[in-house]
Amino acid sequence: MTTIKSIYGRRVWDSRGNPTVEVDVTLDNGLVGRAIAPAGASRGSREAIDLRDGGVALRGKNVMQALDSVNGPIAAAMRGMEVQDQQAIDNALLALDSSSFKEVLGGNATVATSLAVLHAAAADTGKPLWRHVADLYNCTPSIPLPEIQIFGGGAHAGRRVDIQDFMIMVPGASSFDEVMEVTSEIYFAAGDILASRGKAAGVADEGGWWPMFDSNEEALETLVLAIEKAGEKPGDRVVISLDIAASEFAKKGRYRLALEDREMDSSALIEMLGGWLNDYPIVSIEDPVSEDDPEGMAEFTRRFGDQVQIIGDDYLVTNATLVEEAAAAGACNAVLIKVNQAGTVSESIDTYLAAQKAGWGAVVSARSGESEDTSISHLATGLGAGQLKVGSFQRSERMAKWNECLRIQEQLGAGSFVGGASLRRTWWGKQQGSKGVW
Ligand SMILES: O=C(O)[C@@H](CO)OP(=O)(O)O
Ligand SMILES: [Mg+2]
Repeated sequence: MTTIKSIYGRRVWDSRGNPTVEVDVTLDNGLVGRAIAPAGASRGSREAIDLRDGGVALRGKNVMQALDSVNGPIAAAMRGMEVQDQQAIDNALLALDSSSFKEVLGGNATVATSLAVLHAAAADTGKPLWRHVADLYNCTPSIPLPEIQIFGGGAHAGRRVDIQDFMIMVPGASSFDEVMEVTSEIYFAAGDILASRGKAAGVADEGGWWPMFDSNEEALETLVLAIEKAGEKPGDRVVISLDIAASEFAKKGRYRLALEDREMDSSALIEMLGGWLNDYPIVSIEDPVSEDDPEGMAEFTRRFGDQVQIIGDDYLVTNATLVEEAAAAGACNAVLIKVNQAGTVSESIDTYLAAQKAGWGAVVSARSGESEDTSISHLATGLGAGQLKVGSFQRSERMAKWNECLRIQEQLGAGSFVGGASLRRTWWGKQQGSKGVW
């Protein structure tokens, strides 16, 4: 039995220049596990609280209270605990904070601690983290299919474009390296198109281009053009994935696309998105309606759920109960897994298992505020979740995660890349099925 000797929280800085929480877990045998809390910008209202100090210093974003949680009650409770019992560790965190959204300790304090314990436990067994996760949760590991952002919008790019993430997936690739190669070509083709039209404003929070489009649909048209310019046939090996992040432009049951100066109700939004599904090779769509529009989500899923992957992010906030309720209501067919939305590893796994039970897909995801921490590459692989969403190129906090997948792929061996299997039930998957791929 290996026990926790000490826990130490320090202030570090994330990719947006905001302070965040890093936790070191030191074991009685001297081994150390470390993790850093990420932070979202387009947050669901029901996710674990990212505890910030308020006041004028650091624009109210300091994390000294969250660090006090780590170095005070959390460190005291964890000392002497068995590091391999992740569930007991996470239960102890919940016992210290029984509030709905971890507002006592701070979700940033709990997530960094919970993940750091997971790392320490892996170090204790001498296994890479992905293998520890696979063994702990009895999963078959596989290298995930990435969703990589080409254009950033919404809360990640000054709300210049209303829709948040315009991404591509390469489900027809046979390895992770091939995905990166194809995506890199498309990324630069997209940049060239923007530059030649005078529409490039730099890169957004997750590394995708920050475009100055005149409509949201212009992003889709340009994305298709970029795919073609890179020598690919849209819908063949390469497909499109969107995060609408509709809660960000929803107000009192109405949706306002500021870029186009248009306002609509839920059914008009569903109609508009349905038109896009018809006109562009979109295989996955996240938060098509707002977190407060369950009828809209069920309606969207009823109409398009047999063609595309419909992911709940703000809508489900990595919460097992919300997944169960949504599945019963026929809303969504996949969940985004963000460990800091739940606040602990165990609650995130519960959500993943609830999604599996419902026959849903799962996408492990980064936040828009990130760091060099690569835990999610290991989680996605160890669980065999199928997909990983991390943002784009030109930002090293994203590249750290993509590159970690390349290293893991070497350890796990050829044939460990899951490819487009998780898209089997979409129009793309059915097309592959008719070609005899599965
Ligand atoms: O909405 C999302 O899926 C994430 C990542 O793109 O953004 P944020 O971390 O800002 O919530
Ligand atoms: Mg999202």
